[in-house]
Amino acid sequence: MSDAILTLNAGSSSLKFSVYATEAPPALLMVGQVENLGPSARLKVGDEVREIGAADHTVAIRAILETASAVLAGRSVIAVGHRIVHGGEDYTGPVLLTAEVREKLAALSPLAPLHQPHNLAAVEAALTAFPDAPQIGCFDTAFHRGHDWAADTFALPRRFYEEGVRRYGFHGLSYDYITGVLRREEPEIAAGRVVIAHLGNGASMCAVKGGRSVASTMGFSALDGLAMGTRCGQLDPGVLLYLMERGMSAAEITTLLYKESGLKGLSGISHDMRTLEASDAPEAAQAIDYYTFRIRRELGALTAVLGGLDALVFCGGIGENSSTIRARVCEGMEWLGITLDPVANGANARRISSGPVAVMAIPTDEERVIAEAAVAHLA
Ligand SMILES: Nc1ncnc2c1ncn2[C@@H]1O[C@H](COP(=O)(O)OP(=O)(O)O)[C@@H](O)[C@H]1O
Ligand SMILES: CC(=O)OP(=O)(O)O
Ligand SMILES: [Mg+2]
Repeated sequence: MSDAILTLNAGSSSLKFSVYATEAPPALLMVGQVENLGPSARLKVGDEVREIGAADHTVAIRAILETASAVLAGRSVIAVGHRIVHGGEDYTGPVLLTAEVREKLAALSPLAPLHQPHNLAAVEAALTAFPDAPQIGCFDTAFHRGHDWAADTFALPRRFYEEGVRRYGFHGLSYDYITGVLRREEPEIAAGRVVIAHLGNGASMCAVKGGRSVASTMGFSALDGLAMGTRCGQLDPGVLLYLMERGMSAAEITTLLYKESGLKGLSGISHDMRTLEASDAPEAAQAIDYYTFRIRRELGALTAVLGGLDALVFCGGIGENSSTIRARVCEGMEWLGITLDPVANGANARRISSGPVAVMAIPTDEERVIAEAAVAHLA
C-alpha cells in the first residue's frame, strides 16, 4: 500500500478535498466537499450526500478528516496540498508553507477575507492532524503573474503599483487545470485564443493566449469583474465614496460588498444559482439577467484583448452544470462565431457548439493541480 496526499481547497461557499495515492501521476482515492457552508451544509462524497447541519470551515475540516480516515487507514499522509487564494507579488508557484511563509500570507487576508483566513485555518488544522507532513501552498494568483504591465495596473499614481496595488487575478488553479486539459486534448485550441469562464460561487473570466493568462476580470481582490454569489463584481469607485460619505465603516462596506451583494443582494432570495433558476420571482430573473449581462460584456472585452476568439470554456459549479446560464451567455453571439448546439448543451457535453468558435463545458479540478504540485515538491 502506498502513501497518500491530501488536498484541501477552501472556497467561499465550499471546502473541497481529495485523497491521492502517491504514484506518479497521482491516483485519486477519494474526492468530496462540504458545500453550502452556513446553517445547512452538506457533505458530498461521490453520489453520497449527508446533511451535516450548521458548518463553518472549521467544522467542515473536521467532517472531512473523519470521512477521509476510511481511505487513509494504513497509509501515511506524506504531504498536504492547499489552495491558497492570494500569493501577493512574491509567490509565482507552489511553496512549502513554513511558519514564515504563513505569516506573510496572513498579512494578505484583508485582500481576500472570504478565503485567505480559511485557507490558512486549513493549514493549521492539517498541521495538527499531520504534523510530519510538508504543507504545500498552491496559489490562485500565480497563473496570472505574467500579465503585461497595462493589464496588471490601475491608473493610480505609480507608487500604488510599487506598493502592490495591482490586478492579481484569481482562480488560477482552475485555469491551470483547464489549459492543461486543452493542451492534452485540443492542442490547436490550446495554442490559440481562449476565454475561460470560471463560474462558481466566486466567478471570474480569463483571457488565455497560447496557454498563458493575458487578462482577468478579477483584480486586486476577489471582488472585481463578474457578479458572484454574494460579491458585487465591478463597481464604480464613486459608489464607495458615496457609502463612506454616508458614514459606513470599512468593516460595514466589506460585509456589504463580499457577503450581501451579487446574486444574493440583487435577488433578495439566495446566492445559490440553483435556487434562483427554480424561482418564479421577478427579482430572481433580474439577478440572472445582470449576471449574464456582465459575462457577455466581459466576453466581448476579453475577446478584444485577445484579438479574436478560438474557444470559450465554461467551468465552475455554475459553468459546468447550468445549461441555462451557458445558453443565456451565448444567445445572439453568432456575430462572434458562437453558436450553441442545444442538445449537447442540455446534456452538459464537453463540446457544446456548432459554430466556428469551440464552446466547451469542462469540469475543473483544482485538487488535481494541487496534488500534482505536492508530488512535484516531494520529488
Ligand atoms: N446543477 C446546477 N445548476 C445551476 N447551478 C449549479 C448547479 N450545481 C451547482 N451550481 C452552482 O454552483 C455554485 C457553486 O460553485 P462552486 O464552484 O462549487 O463554488 P465555490 O466557489 O465555493 O468553489 C453555486 O452557486 C451552485 O448553485
Ligand atoms: C477566488 C474565489 O472567488 O474563489 P471561490 O470561487 O472558490 O470562492
Ligand atoms: Mg471554487
